[in-house]
Parts: sequence; C-alpha cells; structure tokens
Amino acid sequence: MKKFIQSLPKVELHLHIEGTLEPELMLELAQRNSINIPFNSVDEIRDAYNFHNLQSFLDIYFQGADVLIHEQDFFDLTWAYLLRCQEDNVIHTEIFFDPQAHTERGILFDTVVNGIHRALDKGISELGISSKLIMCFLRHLDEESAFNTLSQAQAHKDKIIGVGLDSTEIGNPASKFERVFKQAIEQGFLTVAHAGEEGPASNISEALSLLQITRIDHGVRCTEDASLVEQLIAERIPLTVCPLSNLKLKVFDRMEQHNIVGLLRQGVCVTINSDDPAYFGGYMTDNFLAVNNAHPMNKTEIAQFTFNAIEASFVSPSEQERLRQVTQRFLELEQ
Ligand SMILES: Nc1ncnc2[nH]cnc12
Ligand SMILES: [Zn+2]
Repeated sequence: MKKFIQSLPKVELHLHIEGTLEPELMLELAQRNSINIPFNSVDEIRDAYNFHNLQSFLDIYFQGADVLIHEQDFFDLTWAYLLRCQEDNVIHTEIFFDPQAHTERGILFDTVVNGIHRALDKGISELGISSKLIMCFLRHLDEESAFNTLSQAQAHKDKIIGVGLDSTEIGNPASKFERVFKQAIEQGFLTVAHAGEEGPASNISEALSLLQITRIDHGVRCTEDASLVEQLIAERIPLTVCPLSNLKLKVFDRMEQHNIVGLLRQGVCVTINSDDPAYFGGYMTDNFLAVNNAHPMNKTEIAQFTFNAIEASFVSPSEQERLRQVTQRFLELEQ
C-alpha cells in the first residue's frame, strides 16, 4: 500500500506556506538576512519542536517566520514546498499565507504576495502543479488589523482567491471577524476558517453560520455533536483535516484515536493535509501513510480522500473534472 499511497495523485487544501520553512532554509535565510535566531544548528531547531498545544507551536512558528524578509525569500520558501509536492505527486495545492505575520514586522504586503505568486507561476509552468492562494487573518489580532489587511489585498485580487482565519482559536471567536468576512464575501473572496481544532464543536457551527464559510479547516471536534456531523454530511461541507498536526499538537494522543477514517466511512467530505509540514514531521504522503498505518484502508477508500479534495477545491468545474479523470485513470490501472 505504501507504493500506492506514494504515487496516488493528491490535492492539498490546508497548508500554511510559513509552516513549510525547513530548519536548513531557516538557518540559511537567518544568515543571508543577518537575523538573530536562538538556534545554531538544524538539530537545535528540531529539538525545539516539542509542542504541548497549539499556542506552544504558534510561538515557534511566528519566530521562524521572522527570517523571511525579501521577495526572494518568499519565492525560495514556496519553491521548496512545490518541489516537495512534486515528490509526493501533489497535482493541485491551495496555500495559506499569514500577511499580518509579516506586515506587523514592517514587510510590505506586496513583497510577500509577489514572492509566493512568482513561485506558484513557475510551479504550474515547470512542474504542472496548479495552485490557489488564500490569505488568512490572524485571529489573535483585532478586527481593525484584519480590515486593514483586507484593504491591502485589493491590489492583488487576481492572485488571491479567498480569505481564511487561523492562529489562536480559544478566546478568539468567529464573531470577532463576522464583519470582515461579510465585506470579503461582498468583494468576491471565497471563505474558509480554522475551527474545531482545539475549540469545541460549537466553534464549527458558529463559523458556518457567522462567517458563511464553504469549508472548515480541521473541524475534527465535530464528532462531539452528532447533529453537526449530520449537517456536514447532508450539506457536503468539507473538512480539511491534518492528521500529523493533530498528533503533534495533542488534539489526539495516538493516531489510533483519530476520527478521520470513521468520518470518511460515515460519508463526511474529509480530506488529508499537512498543515505545517516542516514543524509536524511530514508532508502529504507521510500524512496518508500515518493514517493508513493506524486505520488500514482499501485503495478505493484511500483514493476517496483525493476525490473529496477535488470536490472541495476552489478550481473551476472543468478543472475539477480534469483532476478527477487523472485520479480515476490512476485508480483503474492500480485495481
Ligand atoms: N494548525 C494551525 N492552527 C491554527 N493556526 C495555524 N497557523 C498555522 N498552523 C495553524
Ligand atoms: Zn492550519
């Protein structure tokens, strides 16, 4: 099954580009940009990746992002991720970035978007990997900062398809961003939000009703509310689940306790994603393998994660059909 999982066409829908910053590139950029970081080696950096919850990870994640200064840095970061996508047979990816993590440090919004976008352009032309870009608001910052970020995105509407919501879930309810999301929708942005990762199932219901989002990032705590799970199934509301992330951040203690395969078998539109692979020890193939090791599946079930991700993606119906055909042809040859 390992070879099947490795070569299966995959679609990633939950990936923070800042979370793909590998220790080697972090050290290289720190040196290149003369930024002081509290680490002297790759081993020292990896040793610091012992998280006990979401916040302990976010502290390290924002500190890591401080080495990103120039457009070329954002290009290098994104290009390195796309090369990993190629290894894992990721054929389409929808990438988050956190503009406020950079603009708060005095980096221009344009610098960030232009660097990422240039790499994504090269990704389609040289690697055949298609992509979309989604900007996330940091939920620990205030509404005014989010509105300000939305206004900076106006000049880049051709490059940014949607808005999302990430960072500290507990204590920062969806209601804080209801007006920002309303304006983003009026401006034509698609919407997603992290919910039900650390916070309870009611955070998912609240995000759905207040932010009018079309898919939920994480959402694994939905199983605490049976009527919510019914709603997710009936309305085909996708969950972008990140199994290795959930283990590292102690959402589940062991992969055997993870509910993703149970949700798949119940008919929820669940997908497998890597979230912040440089910090959580695995990209797409690693996440699929970890799930299958703990919850053995047949080939049809494993491929369903790709079909679900295609359905949940923000590409056009004709592009969805093309991605489906690529995956279907692969599956038929493998059966
Ligand atoms: N797993 C996660 N949850 C919330 N915010 C994040 N930012 C990056 N990764 C995140
Ligand atoms: Zn995330």
